[in-house]
Amino acid sequence: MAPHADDGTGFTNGNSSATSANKDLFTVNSPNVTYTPSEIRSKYTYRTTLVEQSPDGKYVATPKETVYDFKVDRKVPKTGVMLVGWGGNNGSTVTAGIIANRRGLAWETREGPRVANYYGSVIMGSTIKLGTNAKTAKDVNIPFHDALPMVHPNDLVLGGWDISGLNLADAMDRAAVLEPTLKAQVKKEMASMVPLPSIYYPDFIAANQEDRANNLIPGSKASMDHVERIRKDIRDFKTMNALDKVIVQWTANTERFADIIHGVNDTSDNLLRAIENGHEEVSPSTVFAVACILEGVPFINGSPQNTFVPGAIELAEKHNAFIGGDDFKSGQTKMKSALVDFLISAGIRLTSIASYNHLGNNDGKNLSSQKQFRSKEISKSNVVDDMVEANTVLYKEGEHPDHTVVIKYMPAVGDNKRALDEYYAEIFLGGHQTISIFNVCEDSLLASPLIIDLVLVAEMMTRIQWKAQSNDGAATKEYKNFHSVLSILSYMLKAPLTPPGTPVINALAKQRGALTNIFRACVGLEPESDMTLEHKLF
Ligand SMILES: NC(=O)c1ccc[n+]([C@@H]2O[C@H](COP(=O)([O-])OP(=O)(O)OC[C@H]3O[C@@H](n4cnc5c(N)ncnc54)[C@H](O)[C@@H]3O)[C@@H](O)[C@H]2O)c1
Ligand SMILES: O=P([O-])([O-])O[C@@H]1[C@@H](O)[C@H](O)[C@@H](O)[C@H](O)[C@@H]1O
Repeated sequence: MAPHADDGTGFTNGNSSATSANKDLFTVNSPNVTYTPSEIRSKYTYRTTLVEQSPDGKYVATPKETVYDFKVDRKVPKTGVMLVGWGGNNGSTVTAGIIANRRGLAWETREGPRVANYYGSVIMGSTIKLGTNAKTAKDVNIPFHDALPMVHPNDLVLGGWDISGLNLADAMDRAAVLEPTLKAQVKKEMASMVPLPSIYYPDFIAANQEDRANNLIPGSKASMDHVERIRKDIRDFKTMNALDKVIVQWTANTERFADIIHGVNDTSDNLLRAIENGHEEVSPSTVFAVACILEGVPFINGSPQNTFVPGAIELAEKHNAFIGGDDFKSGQTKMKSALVDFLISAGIRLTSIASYNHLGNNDGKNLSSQKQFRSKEISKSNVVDDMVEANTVLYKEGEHPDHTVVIKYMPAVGDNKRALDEYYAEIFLGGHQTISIFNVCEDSLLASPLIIDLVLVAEMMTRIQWKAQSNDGAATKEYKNFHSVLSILSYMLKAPLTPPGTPVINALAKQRGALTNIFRACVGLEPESDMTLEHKLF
């Protein structure tokens, strides 16, 4: 049992519950897969198709095979999560949710008793197809969490920072997300959780947030003090809780975009210098990202601002550190990324998307300021680009549906956002299809499982390495980490950050397929194929 610190340092209990005992649900019976007590090693042939276009416009498609060796560390580490914005609606809700699950709580509601669950988490609440039953040929599906030896969220140790000094019990009350009968059962434990003081640069979030800012790290912005203090906070949290790993996530307020300025944040050296000099275009979220990169701790941005300026990405690459983002994809946009994929891949010519929502939580209050709204408007608007560009039958180059995003702050509805969408499309012979959706998203209850998924997948990625056999058969010598930018996280994010120069995939099914099939490859299994030839060729 980790020490229960109640000295206001934001540390919390961490129980290694029996549920986290790493008992593999399956093993792969293949000459390409070997298991040792500490590792799973697999040889995986990655099959793609290279396409060349001849002058007459015709294509030539050539199958290509690359043999990879994957290595998975089977030891499930004791893992801590430090949330920036821990005292917010998402931070307090995900904390209460993990405590409730860890303790197996049940509580009364108007609709009857409820029990703790992880619904809405793709890792804890969904399954993947392992294969087909050798005797019955029926699909065998297993919990996604059993695909690889992942951390169990019940075992996560929570901490973090907030510019508001409220303890997590009071923050939970302020958030007004959870039932009183549940809050009453976690209140005591959460009252001992106090966010660490944070950095506050007023220009980056709405002025209406100023009244919360009473829990600040002293010292000047014009130095590395803030970076070094955050790094020390991470080390202290890790030591106090006897952790093997820490993952940091930004679930603090949406910031305005930072201008990308040559000589300021365009390279890693310039960015470090800009922080040293207190340049006004360096945001708190970028300072946190730099601190985590230098501390070798994965940093994930759950908000839409451009935290990862080019200098931050370069710094992560230089330090072989993991980063991921941007902007949790929780409700209205998640629906959009599935619906648009369905419409366009069905050959229906979507011509306009009107996306309106109003919400009454503090996030909505912050977004009522134009500069912060603009960050969100960008992340909510770009989510259709890949699907439109992929269909040159429906859309000429540069053509795309009209797309409007509106967000209004309406305090009365609190965290229960009302999303109203209209999808308008052209169909056969001049017809039209109009789809209107009214979608009440209880935003923090939708986002909290994503915070958990992002932690579990990011942590798992720190335990996976690869090397490739080059075309001439000479294997690359050393195992390497995946690229610093964890685009595998895109299923949970509205504006997926990808390695520089690589494509952004927003189609929800493709994102889930990438996550599933990369995990399958790590244990030497072929990608999930829905061909089911065994049911067609007999
Ligand atoms: N469904 C969702 O809730 C959802 C979906 C996508 C993105 N997001 C994003 O997640 C973030 C959090 O959402 P929320 O509903 O919890 O908002 P919130 O306003 O309730 O919480 C944000 C917290 O961050 C704190 N904060 C602000 N600046 C800080 C700083 N520099 N350091 C530390 N703490 C700071 C605030 O005091 C507040 O407690 C927002 O940016 C939101 O846009 C939320
Ligand atoms: O539901 P979704 O589009 O995924 O995302 C949400 C927006 O609809 C909402 O306006 C905003 O306040 C939340 O932070 C979140 O971004």
